[in-house]
Amino acid sequence: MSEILDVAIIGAGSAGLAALREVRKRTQRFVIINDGPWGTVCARVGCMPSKTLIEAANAFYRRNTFAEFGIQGADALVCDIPSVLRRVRRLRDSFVASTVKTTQELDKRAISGRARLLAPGRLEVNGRELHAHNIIIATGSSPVVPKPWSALGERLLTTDTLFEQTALPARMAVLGLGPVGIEMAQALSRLGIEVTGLGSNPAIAGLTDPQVTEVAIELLGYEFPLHLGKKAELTADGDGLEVCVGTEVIAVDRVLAALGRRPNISNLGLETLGVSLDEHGMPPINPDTLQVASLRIFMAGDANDQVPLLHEAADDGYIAGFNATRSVPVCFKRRTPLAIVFADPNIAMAGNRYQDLDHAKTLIGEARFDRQGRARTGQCNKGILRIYADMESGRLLGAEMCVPAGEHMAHLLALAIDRSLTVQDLLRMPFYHPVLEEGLRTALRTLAAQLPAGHESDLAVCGEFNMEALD
Ligand SMILES: Cc1cc2nc3c(=O)[nH]c(=O)nc-3n(C[C@H](O)[C@H](O)[C@H](O)COP(=O)(O)OP(=O)(O)OC[C@H]3O[C@@H](n4cnc5c(N)ncnc54)[C@H](O)[C@@H]3O)c2cc1C
Ligand SMILES: NC(=O)c1ccc[n+]([C@@H]2O[C@H](COP(=O)([O-])OP(=O)(O)OC[C@H]3O[C@@H](n4cnc5c(N)ncnc54)[C@H](O)[C@@H]3O)[C@@H](O)[C@H]2O)c1
Repeated sequence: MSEILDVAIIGAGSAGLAALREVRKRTQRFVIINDGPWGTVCARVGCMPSKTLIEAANAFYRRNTFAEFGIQGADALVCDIPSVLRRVRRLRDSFVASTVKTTQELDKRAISGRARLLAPGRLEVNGRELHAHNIIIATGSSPVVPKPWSALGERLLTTDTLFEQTALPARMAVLGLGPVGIEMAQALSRLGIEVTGLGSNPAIAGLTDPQVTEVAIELLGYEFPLHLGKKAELTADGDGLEVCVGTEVIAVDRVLAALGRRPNISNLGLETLGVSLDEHGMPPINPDTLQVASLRIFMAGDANDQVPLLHEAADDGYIAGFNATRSVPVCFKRRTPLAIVFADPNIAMAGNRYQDLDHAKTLIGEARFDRQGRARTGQCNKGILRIYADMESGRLLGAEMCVPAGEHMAHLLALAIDRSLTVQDLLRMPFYHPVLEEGLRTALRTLAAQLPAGHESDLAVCGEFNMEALD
């Protein structure tokens, strides 16, 4: 009889690799199985190539501020898109190389092939049956593409194919304006492509605060047209495509479909586990242990459809790897929610979202960045930050924002929320001058003004100068 493994990990993405790191600390009787290219979605076609493209687009777009800074000649600058895409792939290749090192060293313990479950403790790959006391499912997710659209062939791109392009056409539509759609639509537009953004959701980028949403839509709308709240339809038109939205027909050369991602669970054999599956085919998963029902099976990363973000996938992998090598699964406390969309200005959320708040018990503080001193010096004075705090205690609950340096403000606020800090606690912190965080302090002061007045001997009560140069 073949060896009975302690753990079989299905999927070598960020979640699978994090699980592997934990499993290897406690047993050598494991395998990791991966279908398709190794190297993780994050490094190959996700976080890293998308951010590399965004950096190039933002660098080129910056020329629009040059005249204001007194720098002449910006009109002569050109963006060589094939070179931009070559750099994306060059960096992508080095990111991928860094992720495949670990599994390359595993020899026969790293298996290329598509795994399928046969029963709890049994699975099959490349026609071979494997037995494992524990199974970790970390199969990730794939872009949603409506079936009829697959007939559109190369005219329809997803983030699986976008970064493989050697050139880009003059006109593109981006369908779906969640995080992927917003990041890519703005980047493509900033590279000089005529972009139209279309989203069936009236909100964008996962925002739920109506005022932040309004500002984000207004700012992005200056850069490319947005059609929101209506479902778009696609039809082939010669070599190009027609996008129909309401009564409007938009002719484009290519469409980037960013309609969301679906967990890779079809044909995985979940129906063989003897547990009930929901309408999406998902088994019951304990969110604190990631265990499937009471089986020795754990689901981690995008595959479990909980929070499809990289740091959460890595945490999931840790939890699954830890619990798969313990006799009794342990419950984990999860981190404070944090999500960043790398638009410019950054769109970000920390802690509770607006939609999760009990509004009868919540105060909201706000700062607009149009007149923020440091933002003005850098020609990036736009955006809005809204912070939520408990009405009784002044404890920080969450924030949504579309502001310059939002990625950093969101981390700072996540730390404060995680530590249960109050508005006054944060106002006691030093704020250097002149920094964008002084805008954060303005939002905190608007919250403080709604809370009982603090003692005058406390520096947290210091007010604004109401002078742009100083606040
Ligand atoms: C364009 C884009 C940008 C993103 N940007 C960010 C960002 O900026 N920040 C952020 O936090 N998140 C971002 N994300 C999300 C993040 O990339 C994912 O949450 C994360 O990569 C998920 O990791 P994973 O391990 O769950 O899945 P994956 O990395 O997809 O790994 C799953 C692996 O399992 C394999 N597999 C599937 N089925 C089987 C099977 N039956 N047998 C064997 N192997 C199988 C797959 O081929 C794959 O190799 C982005 C995603 C995209 C698409
Ligand atoms: N910076 C980041 O952290 C980052 C970046 C990219 C992706 N991600 C992760 O990847 C996940 C997937 O992102 P996503 O943006 O692809 O998915 P999403 O589900 O967040 O957004 C997809 C959007 O497409 C819209 N849509 C669906 N069908 C449509 C149609 N026919 N016409 C127009 N719009 C349509 C939906 O209303 C939705 O708003 C996210 O949940 C996020 O966690 C994160």
